[in-house]
Amino acid sequence: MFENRATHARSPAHEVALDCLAAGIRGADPERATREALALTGADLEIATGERSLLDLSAFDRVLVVGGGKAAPGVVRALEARLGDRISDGVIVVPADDPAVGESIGAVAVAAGGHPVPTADGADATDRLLDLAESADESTLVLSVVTGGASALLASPAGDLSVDDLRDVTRALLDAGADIEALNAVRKHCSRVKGGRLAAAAAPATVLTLAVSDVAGDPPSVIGSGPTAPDATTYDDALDVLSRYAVAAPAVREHLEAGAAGERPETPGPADPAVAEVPTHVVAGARTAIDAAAAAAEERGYEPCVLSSRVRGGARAAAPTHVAVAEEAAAAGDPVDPPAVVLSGGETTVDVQGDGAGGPNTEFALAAACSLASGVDNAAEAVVVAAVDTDGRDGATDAAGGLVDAGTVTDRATARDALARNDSLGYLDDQEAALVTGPTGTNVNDLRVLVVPGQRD
Ligand SMILES: Nc1ncnc2c1ncn2[C@@H]1O[C@H](COP(=O)(O)OP(=O)(O)OP(=O)(O)O)[C@@H](O)[C@H]1O
Ligand SMILES: O=C(O)[C@H](O)CO
Repeated sequence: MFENRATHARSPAHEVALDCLAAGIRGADPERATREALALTGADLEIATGERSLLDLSAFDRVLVVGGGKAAPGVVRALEARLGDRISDGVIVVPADDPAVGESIGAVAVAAGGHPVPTADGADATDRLLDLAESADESTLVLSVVTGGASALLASPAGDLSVDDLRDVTRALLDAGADIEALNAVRKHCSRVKGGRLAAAAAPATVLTLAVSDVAGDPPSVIGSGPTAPDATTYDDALDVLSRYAVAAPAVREHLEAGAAGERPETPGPADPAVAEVPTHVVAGARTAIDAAAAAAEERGYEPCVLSSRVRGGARAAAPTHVAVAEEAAAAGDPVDPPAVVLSGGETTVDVQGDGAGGPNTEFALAAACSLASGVDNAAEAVVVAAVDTDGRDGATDAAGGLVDAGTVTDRATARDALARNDSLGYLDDQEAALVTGPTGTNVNDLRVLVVPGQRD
C-alpha cells in the first residue's frame, strides 16, 4: 500500500507499524463497509449500523442518490451492487483526481469538485445535485451519501456569496487551525446545501443518509457539514468563529451579519420535520480503522491498546503525550505490556505560521520524532511511531504521513526549525521518513500507531 518513501533501515517494529496502518485503511474501505451494512430481501432494504432502518422500496416511484466526499464512490458502488436498476438517477461530487470522475456508477453521475477548497466546477455539479433533490416528491426515496471532504466538494454559495468567497474563508480558517466544528459552522451558514438544506430541498421525499465519518465522535451535523442533519449552530455562532480565528472575510461576514439580523433563514434545526426525521447511518469511521489496525497488531503477537478515536487539538502538542504513553508501556508495562501497539484516531489541526510543506500527520510524526530523540531515559529507544491521514493526503500534500523512530531526528535544531516553518514533510522527506499511499478511496481521518517492541524485537 505504501510507496516507498520511508526507506530508512527497518526493524520488525517498522513493518508492524506499516501493516497496522494498511489494515486500518483497508478496514475502513467504504464499499465493503456499506455492503456489510445493507441487506435487500425482496423489496425490503435493511440498513443496520447499530441503528436499523427498514424501507419498502416498492413504496417509491424513484430512488435518487445524491452526495459527495472522498469516500462517496465506494459507498455508491455498494449501493449499485445491492440496488442496481432500482436507482433511477443521481449525482455525487468527488475530488477531481478520483479515477471515477466523468463516469457513472450505474445511474449515478460522478462529477468533479474542489478540495480542500471549493471550485466553480464543484459549484456547477452541486447545482445539478440540488436540482435533482428539488425534483423529489413524496414518492421519491433520496439516498444521501455524505463522506469526509463533502463540505468543500459540495460548494453552493448562498445569497450573494461567490465560490471565491467560500474558498478564501475556508483557506483562512484551515490555516488558522480551526477545528472542524468551527469551520463547518461557518460553511453551513454560507451554503444552499449544507446544515440540513439538502434534506429541506428534497422535502417531502423520504431521505436516508449513509455516511463515512472523518469527524471525531461521528456527529451527523458536522460530517460534510451535515447536508441532511439538523443544525444546532446559528449565524451568531458562525460570526463568533470568524472573530475567534481573527479571519476578516468581509463578504462572508456581511452575509452572516444579515443572517444574524434575521434577513436570511436559519439552517433547519432539530425542530424542523424535513431534517429531524432523517436517519443517518455511519457505515465507517475512525473506530472502524482503529479496530482493523488493532486486529492486525494482535495477529502479529502485539497487544493492542486503543487510546482514543477522538484525539483533537494541536498536532504538535499531541505528539509528546503519545510518546510518553509508549515510553510508559516500554518502561513499566502500563497501560499495556509490550510487545504492544498503541493506537489513536481523530483529527488534529495545525495553526500554520510558516510556508513549508506538511499536514497534521507529518507534523505529528516529526514532533513525535523530536520527543523520541530527547526521551528522559532510553525507554523509547525501540519505539516506532507512524501517523497518516487515511485519505492518503495529509493537509494539502501528496504524502499521507510519516514513519519515525528515535533515530529520525539526527539534528534537533534543524528539526525544530522545520517545525517552526511548518515544513515537517520537507524534513521527513530528507530523512526518507514520509509515507505515500496516493488516494485511498476512504476518509476516516487520522490513524496513529505506536509500536512498543518486546525483548525479541
Ligand atoms: N505546511 C503545513 N504543515 C502542517 N499542517 C498544515 C500545513 N498546511 C496546512 N496544514 C493543515 O492541514 C489541515 C487540513 O488538512 P487535513 O488533511 O487535515 O484536512 P482536509 O483533508 O483538508 O480535510 P477533510 O478531508 O477532512 O475535508 C489544517 O489543519 C491545516 O492547518
Ligand atoms: O467535509 C468535511 O466537512 C470534513 O471532511 C468533515 O467531514
